[in-house]
Amino acid sequence: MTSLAGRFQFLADVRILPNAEEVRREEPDAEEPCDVEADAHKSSAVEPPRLLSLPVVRLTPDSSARDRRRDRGLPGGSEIQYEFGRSMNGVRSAVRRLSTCKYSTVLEDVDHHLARPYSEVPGPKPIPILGNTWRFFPVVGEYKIEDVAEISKSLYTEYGKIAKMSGLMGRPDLLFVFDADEAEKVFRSEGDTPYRPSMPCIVKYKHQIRKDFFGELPGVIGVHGENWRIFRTKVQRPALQLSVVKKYIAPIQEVTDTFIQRMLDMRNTDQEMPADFDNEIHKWSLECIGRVALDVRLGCLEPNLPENSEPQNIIDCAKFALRNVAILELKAPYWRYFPTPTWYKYINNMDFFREVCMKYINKSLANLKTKNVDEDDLSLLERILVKEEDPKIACIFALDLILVGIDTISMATCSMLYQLATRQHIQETLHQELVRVMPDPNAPITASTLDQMPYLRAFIKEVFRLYSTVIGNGRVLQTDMTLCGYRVPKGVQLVFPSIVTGSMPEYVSDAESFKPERWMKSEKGEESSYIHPFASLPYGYGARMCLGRRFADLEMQILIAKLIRSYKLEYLYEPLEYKVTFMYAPEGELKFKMTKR
Ligand code: HEM
Repeated sequence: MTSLAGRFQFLADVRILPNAEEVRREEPDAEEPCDVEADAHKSSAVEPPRLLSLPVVRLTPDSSARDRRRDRGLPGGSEIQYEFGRSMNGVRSAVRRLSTCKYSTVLEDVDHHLARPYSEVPGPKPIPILGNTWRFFPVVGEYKIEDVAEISKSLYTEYGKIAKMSGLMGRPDLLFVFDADEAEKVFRSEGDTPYRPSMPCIVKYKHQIRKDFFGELPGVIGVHGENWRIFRTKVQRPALQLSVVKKYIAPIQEVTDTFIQRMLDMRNTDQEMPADFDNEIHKWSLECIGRVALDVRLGCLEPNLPENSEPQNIIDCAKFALRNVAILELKAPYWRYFPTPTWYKYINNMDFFREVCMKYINKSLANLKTKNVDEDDLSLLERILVKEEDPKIACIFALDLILVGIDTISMATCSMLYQLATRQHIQETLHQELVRVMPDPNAPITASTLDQMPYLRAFIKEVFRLYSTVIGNGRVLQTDMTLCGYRVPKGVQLVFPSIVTGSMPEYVSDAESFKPERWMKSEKGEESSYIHPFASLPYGYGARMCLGRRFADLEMQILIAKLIRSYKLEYLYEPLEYKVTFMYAPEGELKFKMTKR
């Protein structure tokens, strides 16, 4: 759910840069203050090498640190000098032996001095005036928006683990980093207010066009710094609390039962779904998000909706957003300089969603006044309304959930169903698990039933690994950093394309194979294969991680479990290609054949 920016060695041994926990594990005296390190950090102790001319690092403990280390029988009490020419490993182990704290900071410092300048990062060359934006122009441009996933793959093939796309009209450089270790380094070192460069049109809508409504706390999407942190703190707990999420098992199931009945009704004589079945999945996800964010059934799954009815308008607006936000975000952003028809339509759309949210939030507020408030019984929305004086907080939050919680989940679901329909043996294994856990297909799903479906959870993770719905994540660097051997200045937009790293053999064993089992522990409790924890991050990482992830998993699990328990899904046409229409999903007619088991 991010924009392109929000989605893309010279040191062959970057892997050995450990995080603070690892260092603490290795160094028994890690808690002790360490003068050596403090000193080393000053330029006198770690002499920043003048590149090429003096490739040497000298680490000199001061006398008191040396005495303390000697008293404790630790090595490293004397000066050590390493030549960079020999190996970075040597430098690292020197630092490790001498210092006991902020070890990674010292290394970062050493790496930084050694690193090459940012200007030397490889990447496609910008042309005058149009920069690299022309590459996205129809006809002449070599890249199409739908091909963003392919672009990131080809950047990796052509330039290696780091590639710079500079000269993009109206936006800063994008720095693609295809290195899970470097992703780990960035994510683990981001502070309390990570900056995800997302959705410039939402930013403009919230911060300029409707600033009077959004004010100082405009939500989490397109918001950064303290204002983001304050807002997130207000909503994070209920949104991620398991006990709250579990309350939605029954309501999501009710929506899903209606949807499956609708699927049965729309089958043609060959028992196939209509060509625009993805639109139907979209309606299911709208109905789910209405239940989660606004406590209502929006009515999007009703057959034969009249033109101009509220649910039909909601469906149309969501469809517009799906088709056009990518164009506004990724193509040359003319709308930033003069309003275009698409931009006007976008504003109207957002205003409409805002009104819908406010309408249902006022209803919920009125209901609450007539209710005895027992916190345990409250919904997500009610919890926020009870806690916050200003109902606008609940409205803005609901709007954020709607903005990012429709396309993500519906495109992910299209992808999941397509993978099931085209991998019959996987579907069969899943079916067996479902029969075991749900002997009566009509019995309601509970939290305990879901807990007993490890293969289903693993299947979802495996689809995300190989066909990452959000093709990557992004961060704006908030301090200078060395990445893949280059000095990257703060302010650069980093892109971590998990669509590429998720299938790199150095991060995932047997990377090309589709194997849900890799996510499951064997009977002996062992992991069945290696996967770098930062290679595939479908919901992002850290303080800014997806706020709807528990709901997203719940919705997909319930739909897949209900469907595959009772029906067989097939896809009997030529394979579909995956494309980016903002999200990464199979493009084409999802005419699944659905037969009773
Ligand atoms: C399969 C579906 C989904 C995927 C793959 C997905 C993925 C993501 C990713 C990658 C991020 C960025 C995280 C980061 O910066 O580290 C994100 C953020 C977010 N997601 Fe999701 N998401 C999904 C569904 C949902 C749903 C259903 C909702 C709402 C109910 C939702 C609400 C949010 C919100 C509010 C944020 C912004 C968090 C912040 O910036 O503080 N997502 N999501």
